[in-house]
Amino acid sequence: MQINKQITFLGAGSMAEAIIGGLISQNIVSSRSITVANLQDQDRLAYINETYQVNTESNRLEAVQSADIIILAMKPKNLQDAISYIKEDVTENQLIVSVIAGIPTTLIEAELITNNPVIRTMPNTSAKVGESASAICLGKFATDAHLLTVETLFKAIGSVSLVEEEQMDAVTGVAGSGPAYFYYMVEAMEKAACNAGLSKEQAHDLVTQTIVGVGKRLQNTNKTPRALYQEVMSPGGTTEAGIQKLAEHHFQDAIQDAVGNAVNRSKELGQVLSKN
Ligand SMILES: NC(=O)C1=CN([C@@H]2O[C@H](COP(=O)(O)OP(=O)(O)OC[C@H]3O[C@@H](n4cnc5c(N)ncnc54)[C@H](O)[C@@H]3O)[C@@H](O)[C@H]2O)C=CC1
Ligand SMILES: O=C(O)[C@@H]1CCC=N1
Repeated sequence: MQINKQITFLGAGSMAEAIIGGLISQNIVSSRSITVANLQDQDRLAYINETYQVNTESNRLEAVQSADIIILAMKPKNLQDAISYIKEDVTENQLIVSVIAGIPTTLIEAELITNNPVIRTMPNTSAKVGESASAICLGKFATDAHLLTVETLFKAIGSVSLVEEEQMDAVTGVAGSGPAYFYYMVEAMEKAACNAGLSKEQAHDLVTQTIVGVGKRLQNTNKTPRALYQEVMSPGGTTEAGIQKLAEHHFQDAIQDAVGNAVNRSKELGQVLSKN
């Protein structure tokens, strides 16, 4: 299903690019219906225009006026300036979609002059290959029709879970930041593979296919993660030797701490801006 709406991205960074890449490759919107504006980096806009054939606009007000849907894709610290610059030109029928970590819908609603429908989302950069694990929640003026539109857009770039707004910080720490934890681990696996005698290319191919296989297996079984790693482990074998080291380094505690810290940071981001 194609979405026949004009979509403006305010912000042309990694997340905007990942979503644009996903939407275009899945053919859910035509490149002509997407406009991208940022704060000042013209080279970045030129790159986005060349790579995805979408419209780019150096005038943020023009970009906003032509939009049915405005996607806020700047950093949390830039949100208030971004809205204050455009708010006189925003009309009540425009749907505001935020991908910004930590920022509650109430804060966005309060910054606007009009009672716009606001939908808060948390995608991740796997959007670029249609595999984001996204979550969405609704602001107080958003209707089921708005939900349907945003669900359709985000389903084109992966899975979509509808969550309560109170759960968004947890989603952010787990799934928004999540790809980085896995990339971090892949980096370590590749280093270890090279140290053990494989070439960089061999290491990359083997580790990548291993993580793809793990993802697919998790999607296709009811077994718990524990049952799955026990399946790999023979008594006295290589996996047991490896897992023993992970346990010695408190690997699971480290992961739980990492996610907890990210969740707390998401909460803080919202609180800092709410106090301004
Ligand atoms: N990178 C990621 O993996 C994810 C990021 N997010 C959220 O997406 C948002 C953007 O993150 P990134 O793309 O990583 O950041 P980025 O730094 O790569 O891009 C930010 C963009 O916002 C633009 N910008 C700044 N102020 C602006 C303004 N007033 N008006 C219009 N554009 C403005 C900048 O010019 C830049 O193009 C953040 O709020 C982040 O929390 C959400 C999920 C995942
Ligand atoms: O690091 C960040 O703040 C953003 C939000 C989720 C992923 N990246």
